[in-house]
Amino acid sequence: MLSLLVPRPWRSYNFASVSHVGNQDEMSRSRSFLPYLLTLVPRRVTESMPVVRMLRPVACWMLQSPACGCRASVLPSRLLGTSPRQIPMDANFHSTSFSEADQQRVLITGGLGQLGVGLASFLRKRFGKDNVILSDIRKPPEHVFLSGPFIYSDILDYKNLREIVVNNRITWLFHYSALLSAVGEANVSLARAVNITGLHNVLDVAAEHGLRLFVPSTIGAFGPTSPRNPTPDLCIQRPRTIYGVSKVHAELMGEYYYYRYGLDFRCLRYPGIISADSQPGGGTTDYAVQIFHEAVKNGRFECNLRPDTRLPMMYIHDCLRATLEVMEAPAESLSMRTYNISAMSFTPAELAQEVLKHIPELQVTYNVDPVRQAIADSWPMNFDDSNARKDWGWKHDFDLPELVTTMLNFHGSESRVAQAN
Ligand SMILES: NC(=O)C1=CN([C@@H]2O[C@H](COP(=O)(O)OP(=O)(O)OC[C@H]3O[C@@H](n4cnc5c(N)ncnc54)[C@H](O)[C@@H]3O)[C@@H](O)[C@H]2O)C=CC1
Ligand SMILES: CC(=O)[C@H](N)C(=O)O
Repeated sequence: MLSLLVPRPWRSYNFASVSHVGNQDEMSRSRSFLPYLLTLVPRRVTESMPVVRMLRPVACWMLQSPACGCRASVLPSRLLGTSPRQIPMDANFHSTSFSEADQQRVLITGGLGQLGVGLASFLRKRFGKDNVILSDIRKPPEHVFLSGPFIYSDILDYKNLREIVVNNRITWLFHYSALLSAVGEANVSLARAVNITGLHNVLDVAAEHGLRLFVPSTIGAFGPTSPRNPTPDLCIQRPRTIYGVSKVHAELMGEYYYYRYGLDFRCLRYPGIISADSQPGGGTTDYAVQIFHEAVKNGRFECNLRPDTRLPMMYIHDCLRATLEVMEAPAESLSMRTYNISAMSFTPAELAQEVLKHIPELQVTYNVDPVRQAIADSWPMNFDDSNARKDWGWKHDFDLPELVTTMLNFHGSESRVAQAN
């Protein structure tokens, strides 16, 4: 039937080759040829043919999808068919034609948690203090308030988010707001709202205003049926926490918006992050931060995971550097939108062993929290980040010995300052 609607010169095209696996050139030619034909079918014909009518918008979308090598802003988005809630049907994305050399205006959501303040200070070194705005729903401590622009932003309030992006001419958004794995299980409905509804708002604002968007994912986006040692980028993802489910959703939605609307979505799956000057926000990997605080302060530490629980971990400096590196990576170097990143992997017993080399009197006991233990037992033990290393040159700096020395140096100097005061 289709062949009757096709202009004569193309009637001899071999449509059977569409299903021909093995010849990649032929396949991709067929893939872009079919949609092109569909867009040529006169509209009065498509209106009377439900199947062709349905296929037309999809064809237009496939033609302009980034996977086809075209920029999404080439065709107006009204050709894309149904648009997300906030994107006007005739929007042609505010493709702020910034080059890499241009000055970025950055917004960080959920910036008062374990990672956001460090990210702001890292990015301010790169883009200038006033070009990086930290935001959260909490009141910032004085030193944070004085260190650079801070603004109230609730990601559940779409209009508030849009106003901030517009008024501040934001070009890059780092979306850090979330409820982590353990607190998420304690308040599933709030986690669902913040991690899923909030993400929808962020995706829509980012797509509508042509932002480059970074959303962190996590080792928690994998589950008990994923390969755990090592865990590759692409494998079964059936997490059993609301946190993990919401992060798989974020990965897929971001990738969908990339293909559907040309949103420049970039995502890294972080391991457990270890930071010296900020507290973790209620996760399963928190023990690996708390041990340093407790070791220096009390000489004792009670661990809430079993001593043999192996999880991927990373020092915050590596995490923030990776985040900026993937955001600055040339688009053509990224073969995926979501990458695993890895640095080290250890158990509580191995971490304690390393800390004992510096503080031999440290006493470590174990009092297992069944919720956290069950989560940890379903997460990767080792993370395969070979794609990040190959595509955009990811390389970590900190292994376990350097991590422990750095953390103890920080806490040692902090406690010396406290004693002197
Ligand atoms: N810290 C870690 O080990 C890892 C973190 N990540 C991800 O990195 C991101 C940042 O993590 P952390 O800083 O550790 O999280 P955190 O839990 O310490 O901080 C999250 C922040 O989100 C804010 N927030 C909550 N509801 C909000 C709302 N409605 N609007 C705006 N902000 C809201 C909170 O006030 C909090 O300051 C998260 O997306 C997390 O999933 C991923 C893997 C590991
Ligand atoms: C690894 C994470 O995503 C976080 N630290 C958590 O434990 O929930």
